Amino acid sequence: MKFVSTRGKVEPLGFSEAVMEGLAGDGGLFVPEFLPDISNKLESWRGLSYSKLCFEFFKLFADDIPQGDLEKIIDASYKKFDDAQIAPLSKLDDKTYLLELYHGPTLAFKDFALQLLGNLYEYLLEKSGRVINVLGATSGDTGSAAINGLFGKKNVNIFILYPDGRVSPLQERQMTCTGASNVFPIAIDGTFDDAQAIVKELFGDADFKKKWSLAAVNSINLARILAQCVYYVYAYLKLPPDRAQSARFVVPTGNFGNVLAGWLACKMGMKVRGFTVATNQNDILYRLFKTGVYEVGEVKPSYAPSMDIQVSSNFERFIYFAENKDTCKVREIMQAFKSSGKWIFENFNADVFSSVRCDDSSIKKNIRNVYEKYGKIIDPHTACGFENLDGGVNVVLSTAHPAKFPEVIKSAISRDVKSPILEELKQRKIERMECGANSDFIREIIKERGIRK
Ligand SMILES: Cc1ncc(COP(=O)(O)O)c(C=O)c1O
Ligand SMILES: N[C@@H](CCOP(=O)(O)O)C(=O)O
Repeated sequence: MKFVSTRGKVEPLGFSEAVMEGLAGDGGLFVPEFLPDISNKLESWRGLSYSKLCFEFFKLFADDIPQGDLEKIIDASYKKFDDAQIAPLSKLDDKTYLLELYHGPTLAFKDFALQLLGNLYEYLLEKSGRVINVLGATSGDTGSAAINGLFGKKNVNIFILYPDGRVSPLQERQMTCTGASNVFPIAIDGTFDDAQAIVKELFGDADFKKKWSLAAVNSINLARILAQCVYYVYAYLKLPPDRAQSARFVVPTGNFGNVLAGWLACKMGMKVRGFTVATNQNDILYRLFKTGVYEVGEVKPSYAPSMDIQVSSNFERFIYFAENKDTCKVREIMQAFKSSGKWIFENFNADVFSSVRCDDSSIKKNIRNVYEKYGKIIDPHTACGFENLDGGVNVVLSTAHPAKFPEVIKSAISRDVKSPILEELKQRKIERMECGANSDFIREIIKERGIRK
C-alpha cells in the first residue's frame, strides 16, 4: 500500500517511510492511496481480541513490515492497559453505549495509537540505525501519551510544546514529572493552535527537518489515524448485530483526528448511521457542519481544555476525500484558509456527519446528568458528547479518565475522583522549559538538546 499527500506534490511513499516522514514534504497529510474494502472481512473479525483485530486491520496498510514483526509490535502495544477488553463498551441504557477509551497508561484515548507508534518507531530505528527528534504539540493528552509510548526507547529525544496554563495541572504533571533526560516539555506562551503551527512550520523546513530527523507523534502521522480506526471496528463488532448498523458514534472533537478515523472505517465498509462531531465552545467545526463556512475564531479556554482548538489539523484529510481527491482544490482551500482564516464551501455536503456544541455550563450539566442517570462519572470532554443526544442508538466515545480533571468533576457533582497513577505524580518535581510562541526559540532548543548521529 502506498500513501499519498493530500496536496499531491510529493511522491507516494510506503507505510514505513510515510510514518517516518510524518508531515508530507508539500505540507500535506498522508492518506492511503486507496481505502481497502473491509465489509467482507468484518464477520470473520468478530470475536477477535483487540490486538488481533488491530493486527488484521494494520496488515492491510503496513505491508512493508513482515507480518510476524508487525504482530509482535501490536501485541506489545496493548500490554499496559488496565482492562482486558482494552476498549470496553459499556451499555448505559437500551440506546446509549459508552466506549471507554481511557484504560491505557496515560488515561486517555491517545494511548491506543501512541503505544503502537512508540513501538513502531523503536522497530524502524533499530532496522535503519537512525535517530529521531520527536516534535509534537499538545493540548494535554497527546504529549503525555507520546512520552509514555516512547519512554525508555533508545535513539529518541522528545520535544513537546504545550500551551502554558491551558492544560489541566495533572496533564502537565504527566508530561513534566517523568524525570527522563531525553524528554523536553516546553510550555509556550500561546494556544495549542500556536504550538501546532510551530510544529508544522518546522516540519515544513525541509533542511531543518532532515538535519534533525524530526518525527511526528501528532495525528499528522498517518499511523495515528489508522490505529484509531481500530477501536471503532472493535466497538461495531461488540454491538448487538441488529444495533450496529443503526449506531451513531458521538465523538468529542478538537483536532478532528478521532472522528476522521471512524469516518474512514465507515468509508472502508463499516456501515453505521453516522458520526456526531461534539465540540466545546471552540466551535469552528460545529459552525462548519451547520453552515458550510469554515472560519477560525479565537481559542477560548474551556472546562474541556484538550479540545481548546480552532485549526483542526485533520480536517484537511476530510477535504481531500470530500473534494474527490482533487489535490489542486485542497491546495487552494488550505492556502486561502491560511491567508484569510476562512473558506466558504459552496453546496457543502456534510456526508454522514452532524454536530453539537457544548459550552462550559452544559459540560457540568451533562456530567451531572450522566452521573445521576447511570452512576457513571465522565470527564469534561466526554461530557460534550452527551449534548443533545438524538433518539437513536448512540455510542459516545469516552476519551479521557475523569481523574485528569478533578476540579471540574468536583464542581459538577461534588465528588473527588482520583487515580493512583496521577496521585503518585504529585510527589514529583516538575521539570519544564518555557518560551514564547515563536518557532525560532524552538529551533534553538532542538539545536541545543537534539540528538544526532
Ligand atoms: C480527552 C480528549 N478528548 C477529545 C479530544 C479531541 O480529539 P481529536 O483532536 O482527535 O478531535 C482530545 C484531543 O485530541 C482529548 O485529549
Ligand atoms: N487534544 C490533543 C491535541 C493534539 O491532537 P493530535 O490528535 O493531533 O495529537 C492533545 O491532547 O494533545
